[in-house]
Order: sequence, then structure tokens, then C-alpha cells
Amino acid sequence: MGKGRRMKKQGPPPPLDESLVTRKRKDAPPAPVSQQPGKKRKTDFKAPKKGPATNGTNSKSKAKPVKPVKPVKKSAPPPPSDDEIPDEDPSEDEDAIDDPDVMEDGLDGLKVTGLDALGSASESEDLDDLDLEDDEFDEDGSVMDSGDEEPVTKKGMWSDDEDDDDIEEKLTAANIEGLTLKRDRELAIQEAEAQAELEEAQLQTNIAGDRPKVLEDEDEEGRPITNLATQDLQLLRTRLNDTIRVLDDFKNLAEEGRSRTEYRAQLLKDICAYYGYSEFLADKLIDLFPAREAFAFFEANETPRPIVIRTNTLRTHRRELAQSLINRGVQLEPVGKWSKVGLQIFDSQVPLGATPEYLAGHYILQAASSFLPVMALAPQEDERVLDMAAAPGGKTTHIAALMKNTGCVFANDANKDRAKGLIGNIHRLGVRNTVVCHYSALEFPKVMGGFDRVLLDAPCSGTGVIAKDASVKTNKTEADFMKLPHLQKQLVLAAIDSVDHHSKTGGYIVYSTCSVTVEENEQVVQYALNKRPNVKLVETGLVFGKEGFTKIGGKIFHPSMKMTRRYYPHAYNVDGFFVAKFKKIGPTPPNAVLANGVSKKGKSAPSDKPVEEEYVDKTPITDDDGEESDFGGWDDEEDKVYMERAERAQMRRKGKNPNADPKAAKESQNGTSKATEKESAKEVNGAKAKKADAGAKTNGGGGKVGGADSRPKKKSGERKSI
Ligand SMILES: C[S@@+](CC[C@H](N)C(=O)[O-])C[C@H]1O[C@@H](n2cnc3c(N)ncnc32)[C@H](O)[C@@H]1O
Repeated sequence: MGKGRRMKKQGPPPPLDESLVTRKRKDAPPAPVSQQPGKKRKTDFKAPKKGPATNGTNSKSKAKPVKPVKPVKKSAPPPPSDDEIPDEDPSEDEDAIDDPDVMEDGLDGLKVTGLDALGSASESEDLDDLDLEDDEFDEDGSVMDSGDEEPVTKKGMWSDDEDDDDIEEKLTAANIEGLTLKRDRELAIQEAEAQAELEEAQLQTNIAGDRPKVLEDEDEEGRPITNLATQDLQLLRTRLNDTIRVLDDFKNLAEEGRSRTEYRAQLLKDICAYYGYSEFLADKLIDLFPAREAFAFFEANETPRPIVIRTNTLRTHRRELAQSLINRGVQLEPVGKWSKVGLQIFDSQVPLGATPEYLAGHYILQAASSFLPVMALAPQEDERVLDMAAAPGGKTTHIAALMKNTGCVFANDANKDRAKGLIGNIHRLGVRNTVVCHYSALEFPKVMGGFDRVLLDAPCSGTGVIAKDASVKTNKTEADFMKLPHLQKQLVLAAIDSVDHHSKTGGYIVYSTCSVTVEENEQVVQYALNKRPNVKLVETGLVFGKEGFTKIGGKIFHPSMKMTRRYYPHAYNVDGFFVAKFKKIGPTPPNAVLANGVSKKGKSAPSDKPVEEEYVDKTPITDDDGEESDFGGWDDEEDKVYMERAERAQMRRKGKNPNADPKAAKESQNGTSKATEKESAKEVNGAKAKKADAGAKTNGGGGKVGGADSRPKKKSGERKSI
């Protein structure tokens, strides 16, 4: 009952960033587009002006008549997306191999019908005939330029890089007609469900007077007793709604003598019961939002995000790809004004991971939010770019496309199996400017440095992609949120140190994760600012996204943190994501401890072993009383306390008594203590660096900022906690 019912209850989430996307054609009925006098079309693409769409990209191929697409009742099962998989453990690597984009190696000998019609656009001569410029430059341009003088209705849905002649109008109208019908039906169902839910809630809710009775009676220790059977999802949901109403308007709706903390505790319990999260993770996630928004976040994690494909502009144009897919019975539309290469798929009669267009590398399945870090990176032609954690290559291939196969991309991944998938994608998509390598990224810049730009799409906990991988709800522990951020911090230093600050065209580092936790995002960025005074945060250039936190849960970050961007499923209907962009403004400081544990002067850190994933985070954590701490370094003594506390908690979870046998306790910490020892050695350097760095920051970030006002007025980038 649980999940199915819940999924049904929630209608489809709102479209991507409605305020910023192109108005949908269904809102603006198709009209023949006349070119505005004096306004030159950007494209000089020589697609056939007359006749219906071809079945591929080759303009010479014979056109086939286009049949209007009927709304499809049954969707083909969507193939998995090509991108982010939380991947810090080997089981997730297996997922990557199942990924259709990763299964490229065996395709060489495959006979694929329909490929003739697609032409051989992978050849550069053929590509020269295509005007690829628009998709590529415009995408970049669209990031930087949110303004648009031309009325959207006159431009057609494929945006200003594409012809808007009558034939295309008719072609897309056929698709849109299907979409409109489908959307209208969905909307009607949604409205009916929402109404029913409201009525039900009104019936069920026990608003005696105005104050809902949410909290149960207290036990002897004054804690609320929950009488509701957790299986009773409808009642749970009703209570969730009521609790949120109370937290929204505490003064007027709270029961006499009850505290906010009690309501928050009830909310946490009910969220865990209703959505199936571990209390540990739900607690962490709730803290990111006001109560109502937290509810929306958890709710959005119950439905999959839209299937999105990215046009490979090395092979085709988005419009042509769309035409080909529409002809195959795919219902789609542009992903939004913010991207010139994304297509959102609504329905498909064919498996999207096996179409001739897919096999010919005309597109890649890629979640919309995965476009964002690459758009922020904005790689330029002829640059040297490093993609530090690249497999399975969704972003690498995007980078190569933006660079038009010029310059050189180094695509690195520590996981060999995943690196194979990366190679597969690179071949399928016709990428020719990329070298694949297989190091721990912590080895950079020792392996190679002097890059114009570096992308670090870091391994993370995947709290932004719970809709894709529900196991995240229960399999993350405190240890994960110490080890992962620690690795991320080391990786971000390696990324920064690998960039050439003299680069004429670049000097940028983009850090991204598909996680929404503060530990993996702002805290990592703040660490980088503190450890590397030679970088500053700059605008990502992304036209949507929420500002990063400058203050949350007693943690204070540099004001420039608001230039980072957060993405949430409930806000934009995209995977949860985080993007930060740094500009390197000077050389790596001589006293810097590099990511691989070697000091800038070439002196080895006490531990000679290369630093690997078993790193344990040594970052001071806000204590239970919510006391603020800075996030610029670590403090051995303070850390020790936290580490021990976490280790004890971990043991208790395993049903062991941490106080019983200290020796056994130590052994059962499966690597944590080993890492701690290693770390202790490294801390000698780290702690020194901290002292040196504290307060030394002058440019673009640093240290503890502001006072210890734990009850600030809410400003941008700050969060009101529940
Ligand atoms: C979020 S995924 C990258 C997704 C990829 N950027 C894409 O768009 O397809 C993170 C990757 O980091 C890799 N990884 C984990 N630890 C690493 C390390 N120390 N050095 C390099 N890569 C690492 C994982 O194997 C995984 O492929």
C-alpha cells in the first residue's frame, strides 16, 4: 500500500523552473513565425526548407511524411540516466555498468537499421556543413544572458537558433497536440486528487477549535507518545499536514504548553514513518528547510524526475534530433529556456537507450541538473580542461561538445570499471579531444597541472537523487557524512592546485555534487576558501537555482557563498544538486598542504601513503547545543571528542556496547580508527596550516565570518530552521 499509494497521491511535480523556461507552445498556440525586420536569424543551417522532417540529421536524406503522434498510453520503460550515481561504494559502480550509456563497448559490430538516414555527422567534413555554432555558443550565451528581447511566442519552441517555418510548426504541432492532451488529462487528475485530499484532510483533521491536536499525551518523561499506527499512512499524512500548519503559525495554532521542539520531533518521526527514512538522515534534511518546504522536498523524492536527453551537438542539432524522435513516437519538448540542448521526454513508444539516434551518438540520457556544472564551467575552444571524477562521462562529453572537439580534455576517474563506461560514451558521442585516465584525483596536480579549467563533480552521498536511488534513505550513516566531506575537501584542493592561475581564457574550478547536505557543499567550499587564499568564489552564470547558505544551523559561511547555487527536486523538478565556481587568482601558497599529503615545498606529510577514500572528516562540527564553529580547519582535541562520540554511536547502532571492551570496540570500527590514525599524522600539517590560514584570508572568502549571533534575521542564503 505504502509506496504505490503515495506515488499515486502525488501528481507530477511542476515543470522545470516555470518562471524561466520558454513559454510552452500549448500556452501560445503555434503561429507562423515571420522574421522580424532587421533581426537577423542566428542560424544559417541548411535544413530542407520544404517537406516534412527527415528521419535523421542528413539534410540530403529523403524526407518521409510525418504522421501526427497520438497520445501514447503506455510508456516504454525509461533507461537509466547517464549521470550521477552516488558512488562511494562498489555496489553503485555496478549500476553504472547497467547504464545504457556505459554499455558502449560491444556496439561496434552492431548492425543498426536507420543509421544511413542519420548520415555520418561524426566526420568533421560533414560537421562543417552543419551549423553547430548555435547550439554550442547559444547554450553558453543562455547561461550568461537571461534577457531576451524577442517575444517568446514569435520564436517557436526551439528557440532562436532554429528556423521557424511552417513545416516545422506543423511537425511540432503534431507532437504538441499529443502533449497538450496528455497534460490536460494529467492536470485534471491532479486537481481532482488535490481537491479530494483537501476534503479528506479537512474531515480527518481534528481541529476541535482552531488548534489541531497533533501531539499525543506524554509519557512519564514528558515525551509525546505516538499512538498512530505507522502503517496508517492517511492518518500520518493528515498529521504531517497539521504539524506543518502548526509550525507555520506556531503562536496561533500550537497547543497550550507545547514547544516547537515537540512539534519538530513529531514531524521528524512522522516523516521517517511515512517516507521510510532513517531518523539520522531525515533529521539532517529537515534542517535544510522550513517545515512546509521540507515536506515538499520529501514528497518530491517520491516521484521520478522527468527523463531528459542532451543533444550531442558534435553530431546533430536539437531540432533535428527532436524531429527524428517525434517520428518514432516520442513525445518531447525543450527542457526549458535555460538550455539549448536538453529535451524533456514525456512519453515514448521506443526504448530511448536503443534508438538509432542513440546508438549513433546523437544524444545522451542525462538528468537536467547535470547540465548545470558544465554550463557553469563554460569551457572554451582550445583550452585544456580536467574532469577529475568523470565516469560515466555525461559531463565530459558535454564539455567536449562545448569545446567543439578542440583543445584537450583529460577525463579522469579512480574507478576502472566506470572509466570503461566513460570510454564507451566518448566513442559513441564522437568525442575526439579527450584523454581518459585513471588516477585517484588526489594525485593531481602531481600527475598533471596547469589546466585552464577543472570540473570536480565529486563523489557524494546522493541525497539529491533519492528519487533515483531510494536506498540513500536508510543506508547513510554519520560516518558517511564525515568520510565523504573529508574526501571532497581533499579533492577540491587538488582541483584548485591543478589550475593555471595565469590562464588567459580561464583559471576556473567548478565544484558540484548531487547532494543537498551542507557538509558536502558549503562546508567543502568554505574549507577550500580557507585553505587556498588564492581562490575566490565567482558567479556561476546559471540563470536559476537557490543561493547557497551563508548561515545555517549555527554555521556561518563567507558572504560570497551566496554565489553558489542549490537545486532541489521540489523547487525545479530537477535532481538535487549543488554548484560552486571558483576563480584562481594567484599561485598555490608555499605553505599549502596538497591533497596528496605532500607540502608545496615537496616535503612529504608524515604519512607517505597516498590519501584514499577512507579519510575521516576532521572538520569541527557544530555541537549538540547548536554552538557555532568555524569551518576553516580542524582542531585535534575538539575533533577527537566528536570522532569518539560518532564511533560510540556507530557501535550502539550495531548493537554493541561501546563501553564494554574498548579493544574490541576499536577493532569493530572497520577502518575508521585506522583512518583516524593516519589522519592524526596528517593533522600535524593540517593544524599548522589552520593556524597560518586563520584570518589570513583577504580575497573572496575565509575564516569565520561575523559574530556568533545564533538567532539572526533571515537574509538571503540563510535558512529559518523549524
Ligand atoms: C558523481 S560521479 C561522476 C559523474 C560524472 N561526472 C558524470 O557526469 O558522468 C563521481 C565519480 O567520482 C569517482 N571517484 C571517487 N573517488 C575518486 C577519486 N579519489 N578520484 C577520482 N575519481 C573518484 C567515482 O568513481 C565516480 O565515478
